[in-house]
Amino acid sequence: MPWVPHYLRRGVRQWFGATRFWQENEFFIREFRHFPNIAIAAILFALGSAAFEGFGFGFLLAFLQSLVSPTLEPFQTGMHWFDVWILGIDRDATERLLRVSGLILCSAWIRAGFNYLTQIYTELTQQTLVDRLRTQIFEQLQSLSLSYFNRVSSGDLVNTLTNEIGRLNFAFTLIAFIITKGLTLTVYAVLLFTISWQLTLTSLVLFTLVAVCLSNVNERVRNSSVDVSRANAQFTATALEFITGIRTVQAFATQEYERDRFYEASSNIVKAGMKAIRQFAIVRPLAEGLATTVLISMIVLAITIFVKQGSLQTASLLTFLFILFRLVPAIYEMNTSRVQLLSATGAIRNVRELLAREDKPYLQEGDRIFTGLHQSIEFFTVDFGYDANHIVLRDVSLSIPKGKVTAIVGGSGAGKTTLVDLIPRFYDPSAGYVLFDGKDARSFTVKSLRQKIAIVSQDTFIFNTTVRENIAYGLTNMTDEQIWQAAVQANALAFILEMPEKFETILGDRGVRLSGGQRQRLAIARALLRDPEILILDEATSALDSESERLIQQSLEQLSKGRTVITIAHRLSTIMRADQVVVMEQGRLVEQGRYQELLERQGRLWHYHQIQHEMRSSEKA
Ligand SMILES: Nc1ncnc2c1ncn2[C@@H]1O[C@H](COP(=O)(O)OP(=O)(O)OP(=O)(O)O)[C@@H](O)[C@H]1O
Repeated sequence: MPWVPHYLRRGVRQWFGATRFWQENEFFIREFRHFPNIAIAAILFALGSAAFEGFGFGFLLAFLQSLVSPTLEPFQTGMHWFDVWILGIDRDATERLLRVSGLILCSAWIRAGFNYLTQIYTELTQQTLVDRLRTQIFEQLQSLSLSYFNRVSSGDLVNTLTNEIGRLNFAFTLIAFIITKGLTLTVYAVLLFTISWQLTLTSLVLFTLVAVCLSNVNERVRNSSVDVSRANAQFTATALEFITGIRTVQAFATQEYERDRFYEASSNIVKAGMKAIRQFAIVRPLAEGLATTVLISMIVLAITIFVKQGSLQTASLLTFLFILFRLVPAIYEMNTSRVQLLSATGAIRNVRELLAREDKPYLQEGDRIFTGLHQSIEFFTVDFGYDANHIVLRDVSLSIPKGKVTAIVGGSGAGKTTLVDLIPRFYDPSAGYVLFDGKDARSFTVKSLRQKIAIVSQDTFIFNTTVRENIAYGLTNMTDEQIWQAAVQANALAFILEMPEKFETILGDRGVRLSGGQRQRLAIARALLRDPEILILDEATSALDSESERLIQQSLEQLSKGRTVITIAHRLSTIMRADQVVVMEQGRLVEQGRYQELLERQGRLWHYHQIQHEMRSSEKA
């Protein structure tokens, strides 16, 4: 249609493009099927409220008629019993006026009751929906592979779970408002049609034009909302990094640098927010101005044509205008809500993207239950890369026998941690297999496999709860005696008893109140209590004092007894008694054998041995 101006065509497209909303939000609208009763109750109460609003206006028409033209035939509903018994059409004008006043009052109170119930049930629907979305995000995060967490920022995730869910909550309030207002508007429309279909059609055409004009402005609001979401996510990420990395910030005296980053992130929110509000603020005055213009045009039209012709009674015109006066603010309130809803688009998109399944890495679940290791864990021609272009493990074949200690040695970045991370299936190989007694690790359920494995490393996570709960983490049926025994064997009892509340002492965020050695001994106690069959030890890289090292070594020996142990060793002194030593370089396995054998071969292990020997000699000197 080339004769239609460009802006008008765009407006029409955008107005009807509102249906895109239903496609974009299908993911959470479908959630309602899980609690249909609450949602249906909310809609029924809203319908009740709208219906009584309608009755109110009907009675108003009757009231005005009795007031303005008492001699004319009184207003009738067509239901004989109602017209006679309730409206009292056979009574005089004053009595009819009083009866109708009473009916208007009753309608108003019943409507108020329905409004109250609508609010309660809408809030209930909203809270249930948001609760479901939060738990779905949690389930989604639980089922994702670690590689997903490597590539997204934790700030973004926290932001989606808190801010964006909050904005989505607000979006739902708006949807509920639009639905309830929509119902009221439908009742208004029916009443208006009954009074004068000509005037109603004219208003409809004029209001559609207003809506089309407003759609252009609405689109800009939608775009600026995405910027607000982005600025919020950036800010949360910056704040989170500053808090979690506070030790590094202080150690490097980078407070100025962090301050600049923080201030910038904060002022970006202000800028994005101001841009959005500038777009948003224009909507309401514009809508009001346009709507008032339409309204005045309607009054002039009605008086000059219909009333003069006598096709409309004064009481009907007054009621028509009264409803129109109620209708106009309701329309721009609805439009404001629609625009506010557009401003939540960014948040809704973020939640939808986080819940989408197509673009995310999941761990493939097997259906076998891993009941225990009988012979060995085998790496068979394993390749692995965190991304397709960067191979970290190349053609690794290795046998880890049951009940023996296998030590992995190699330079920094050689791939030791990556190799052991394939055992509990933190990642799966890009090529080749990890086999448990000849069966592919992927054929077991992840839970049954991980229940048989424990990992002890220096960066074991300490939760902000008591010592007792940290040791028994995830195990609910442990007795005090068992926890005490684990602490004894891990050489942790002495320092726990020195704490103010002993086993009940709260350890602070990430265990900041513990030394590196203490943290590791708690990790050992935690592993002891789980009684794992397969034990993965990632030895501390930072130097511990010799007393602490001796205690840890002792407790590790306790822990290793009778288990299949894979240990990443940085100090060669700790692995002399290992059953086999594996040396890795640049993702390849370059040497394998007993410690003494490898030394005698004078290969890579001998080389590392020499370096550590020289370092110790120079330290002593
Ligand atoms: N989460 C990750 N995402 C991407 N690349 C990673 C990740 N973790 C490790 N890498 C890369 O993989 C390679 C091997 O790392 P890995 O941590 O396995 O080595 P390592 O032998 O354990 O080193 P170190 O003794 O220093 O801990 C390195 O090049 C490292 O940059």
